[in-house]
Amino acid sequence: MGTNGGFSASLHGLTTATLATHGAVIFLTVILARGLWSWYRLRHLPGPFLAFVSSIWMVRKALSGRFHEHRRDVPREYGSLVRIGPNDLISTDTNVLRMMSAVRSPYTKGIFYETGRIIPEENTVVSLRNDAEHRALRAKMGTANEGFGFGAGIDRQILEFVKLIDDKYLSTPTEYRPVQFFQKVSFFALDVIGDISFGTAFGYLSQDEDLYRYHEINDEALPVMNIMSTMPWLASFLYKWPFNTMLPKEGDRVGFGRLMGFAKSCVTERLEPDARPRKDMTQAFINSGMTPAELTQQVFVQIIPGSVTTTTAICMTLLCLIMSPSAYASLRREIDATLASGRLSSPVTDLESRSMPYLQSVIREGLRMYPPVLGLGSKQVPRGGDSINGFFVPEGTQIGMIFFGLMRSTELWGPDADVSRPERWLEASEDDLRKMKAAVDMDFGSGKYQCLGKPIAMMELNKIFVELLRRYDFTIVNPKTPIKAWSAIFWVATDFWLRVTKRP
Ligand code: HEM
Repeated sequence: MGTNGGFSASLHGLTTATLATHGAVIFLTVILARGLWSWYRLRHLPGPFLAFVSSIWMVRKALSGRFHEHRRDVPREYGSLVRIGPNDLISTDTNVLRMMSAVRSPYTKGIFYETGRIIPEENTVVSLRNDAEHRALRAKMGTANEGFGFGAGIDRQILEFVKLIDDKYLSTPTEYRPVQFFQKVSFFALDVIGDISFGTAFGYLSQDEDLYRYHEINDEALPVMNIMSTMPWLASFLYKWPFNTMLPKEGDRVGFGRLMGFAKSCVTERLEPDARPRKDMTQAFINSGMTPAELTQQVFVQIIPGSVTTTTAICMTLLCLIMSPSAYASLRREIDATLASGRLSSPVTDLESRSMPYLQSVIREGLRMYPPVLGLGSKQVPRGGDSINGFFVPEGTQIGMIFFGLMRSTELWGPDADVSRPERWLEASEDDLRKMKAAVDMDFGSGKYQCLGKPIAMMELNKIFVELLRRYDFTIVNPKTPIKAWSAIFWVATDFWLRVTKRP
């Protein structure tokens, strides 16, 4: 018995070992075959060697927090269409980027967009890759976003924002009250989204704290999403067990899930039969015929892209201004002159801002220097493949964008592309200005995928700098490192410390 038991145990051991060896060989063969196949499919395209057989090149660069700079640099070395992964290219050619997103283009959103679902069962306008369904949903949202008059909500939150600075963060010769401006601007941007979506701000500005640890959790989640974007096939696992247990849920006490709970209760209240119609985005979505499920998801999905982007645009533009005393002085002069001529309301109207040429140049230059979206936003090559810049690109290939590379292209902007200089917009010929405006507009995407919140974002930008510069002076606290910022689809930033004083 003992001998037999030992024999069967060793036979069992042998079988297990053999199976493990066979398993490992099969696994390695599959990996090798996949590597060879992916190398072969796109072998004719230029790019860094590692990118030809694995995602390692992209993962390493994404982990560095400077993925945007690496993607800016590779086209300088390899040309405007570069291979950066086994099935991934990037393009810095504006014609190609526009062509992929054009209204009638057969290209669709790439695989990574699938992670734009908030709950596994329900698609959002971000996650929908089926173009017909995307178009139908977008039509409801687009009409709603334009029609409900969000200016009042932005004005309310601007007043809350300056009240917070006045109450808590004004320095004087005897009192030093530095403020981490990125955080406060983010509070402002979130409360704007809350206000214009539900008629009620989330309360970040009034409570002046990271309610529900939203920012802390978001800053941890974005780098993970960034890594996922380098291996888009991971998206198909995100909504399956055990990964789905980590997704935010309405019942959560902290993070995005907590804001979802807030949004859900506002939406539910508004769908009650006796609910009083209001003048906000939720109402506009209801009026445009959205189903209750669509309604909740589309309101949720705007919270992150609608706040993190405008926060970056405001802070980075302000940083560029403070670092360039002549630009700062020119903008202040323009604001003061408009005020003196009696053409400046309080808060400034969108129309008044648009008639201030230096302000418009500052806003454009800020969007150029630091595009708020740094993700790949890859689109998928349609059936039959396509011919791009003289290369055949097979169907299913993912082609990403790099707005940062586009906005820092010396070909497009000249040798001082890396310098913030609002004057370039005033000096340009009419023809060049048209091209420059079209290029910076790419920050919002284009065509059938263009940002639905662009009018809201532009109105925030049109108002905020006037309201800040008419009231305050700003000094950088740490001139050597004025801000700590790294890229993870969007910018993640901390330590933008400013000393704010009241203007005489
Ligand atoms: C400066 C601020 C902003 C910038 C630079 C920006 C940029 C972008 C970009 C690049 C896209 C993706 C385009 C693509 O997939 O090709 C996008 C999509 C989107 N954005 Fe924005 N965005 C900003 C502000 C906002 C705001 C304030 C909201 C909402 C209140 C918003 C809502 C959306 C939505 C819903 C989409 C998805 C559109 C679709 O897939 O059809 N964004 N945005």
